[in-house]
Amino acid sequence: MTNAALIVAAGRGSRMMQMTPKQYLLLEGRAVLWHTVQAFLASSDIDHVCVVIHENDRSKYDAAIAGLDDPRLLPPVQGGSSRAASVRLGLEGLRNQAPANVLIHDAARPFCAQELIRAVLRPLPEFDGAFAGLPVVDALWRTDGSEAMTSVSRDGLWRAQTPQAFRFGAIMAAHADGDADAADDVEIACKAGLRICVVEGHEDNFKITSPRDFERAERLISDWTR
Ligand SMILES: Nc1ccn([C@@H]2O[C@H](COP(=O)(O)OP(=O)(O)OP(=O)(O)O)[C@@H](O)[C@H]2O)c(=O)n1
Ligand SMILES: C[C@](O)(CO)[C@H](O)COP(=O)(O)O
Repeated sequence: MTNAALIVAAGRGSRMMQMTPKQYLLLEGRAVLWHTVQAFLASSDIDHVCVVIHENDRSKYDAAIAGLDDPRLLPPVQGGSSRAASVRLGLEGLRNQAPANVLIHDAARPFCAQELIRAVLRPLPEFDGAFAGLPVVDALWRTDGSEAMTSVSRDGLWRAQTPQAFRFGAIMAAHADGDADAADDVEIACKAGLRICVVEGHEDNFKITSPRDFERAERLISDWTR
């Protein structure tokens, strides 16, 4: 049974407010994307790694992955205008490999541990998919932006992370009819009627979204061991 990792890296990182998309910013001298790809290549559970990139980023990609000479790293695939479109194009790019399972992961989450890769694969094939998440522990409030309106129950609420692992054929079929604005692949899978399991993620596996997240990544990288 083969497992592929699909790393989506075609976003523009507008909330980072930098000229260079965040996945190509450097952490300890290597691109964020290098660290993310390396996390999956370091896993003996992963047979193929495919990165989805923006059409303007080929030279940035080539520079970013320099040194990752591993036959499991496939040529990059060009992404689309939404995350869901990029995932769909990436899945099509993996069709020739016909993996049993695919782990879809954000390039902007460079701190993905080996144990988390194993953990999202474990519930398959009993489930159609499994994703990393963290239970909400804070009180939740709906506000109008400045003033508290109503409290919201946190019972059963989880914050979704990636990786999100699926049986390849099932997520391909779900994406064919999927919503281009879906927040993540679990949303697309659940709308298609797939059964998806949540497994405990990790606070270190945060998504670099804002400049403050990048500062956090700069602090974490020196301690990070895979
Ligand atoms: N059209 C898109 C949009 C996003 N992504 C990827 O999806 C992941 C999660 O998206 P997000 O953090 O929202 O990234 P950006 O879209 O780059 O950021 P922003 O929304 O701030 O522009 C990132 O690794 C990003 O590169 C992608 O491959 N294709
Ligand atoms: C897929 C995701 O990382 C799950 O948390 C997230 O939804 C994608 O990022 P965005 O900030 O919602 O675009």
